[in-house]
Amino acid sequence: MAPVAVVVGPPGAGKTTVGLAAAALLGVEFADTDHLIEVRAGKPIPEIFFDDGEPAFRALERAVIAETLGSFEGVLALGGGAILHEGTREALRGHTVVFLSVELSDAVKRVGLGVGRPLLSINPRATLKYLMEERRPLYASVATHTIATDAREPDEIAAELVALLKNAG
Ligand SMILES: Nc1ncnc2c1ncn2[C@@H]1O[C@H](COP(=O)(O)OP(=O)(O)OP(=O)(O)O)[C@@H](O)[C@H]1O
Ligand SMILES: O=C(O)C1=C[C@@H](O)[C@@H](O)[C@H](O)C1
Ligand SMILES: [Mg+2]
Repeated sequence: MAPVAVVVGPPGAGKTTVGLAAAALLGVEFADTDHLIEVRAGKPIPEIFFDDGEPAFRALERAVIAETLGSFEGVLALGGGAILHEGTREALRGHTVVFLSVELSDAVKRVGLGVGRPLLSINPRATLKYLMEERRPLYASVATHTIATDAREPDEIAAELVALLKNAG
């Protein structure tokens, strides 16, 4: 058992929005590890960061991803920082992994003031710039496919994702 596609990318890439739309087009389930973590912790992500700290969030994230990769058959969106962990990058090998890329200007517009995204609560633009530069090679290293999302509508991106899965299969 494996996800039909795992979606990665920085905050604001549209992993949740596009992943959900692609799952609907494919007629499969959608899951988002950020949401699964919230269910498991019994509280929203900002509260996990605030109460327990980022290392506790990352530990929960690693565990949820390891379990889900082996048990979920729909479209799976990962949190923006999931690929920071080497073990997670290794676990993604052999999976169909779609990197939704986005340039800083569109990402900034999409995340706005960073509400609900604890890492972006102070100076979202500068933080996002730094995070995206640091992580771009990591997203690229796990990706089997990359889709540029700038100046494109989520439905169009979801249709491209579905088309590339069909061509790959
Ligand atoms: N292609 C797009 N064009 C315009 N707006 C978009 C696009 N994709 C997503 N958005 C909007 O940008 C915001 C962030 O999208 P979304 O939550 O799907 O990103 P994400 O990659 O899941 O981020 P995170 O890593 O924080 O979970 C949402 O308000 C969404 O409606
Ligand atoms: O970019 C990140 O490190 C994060 C992105 C979100 O998806 C959440 O997983 C969390 O807010 C951390
Ligand atoms: Mg998301």
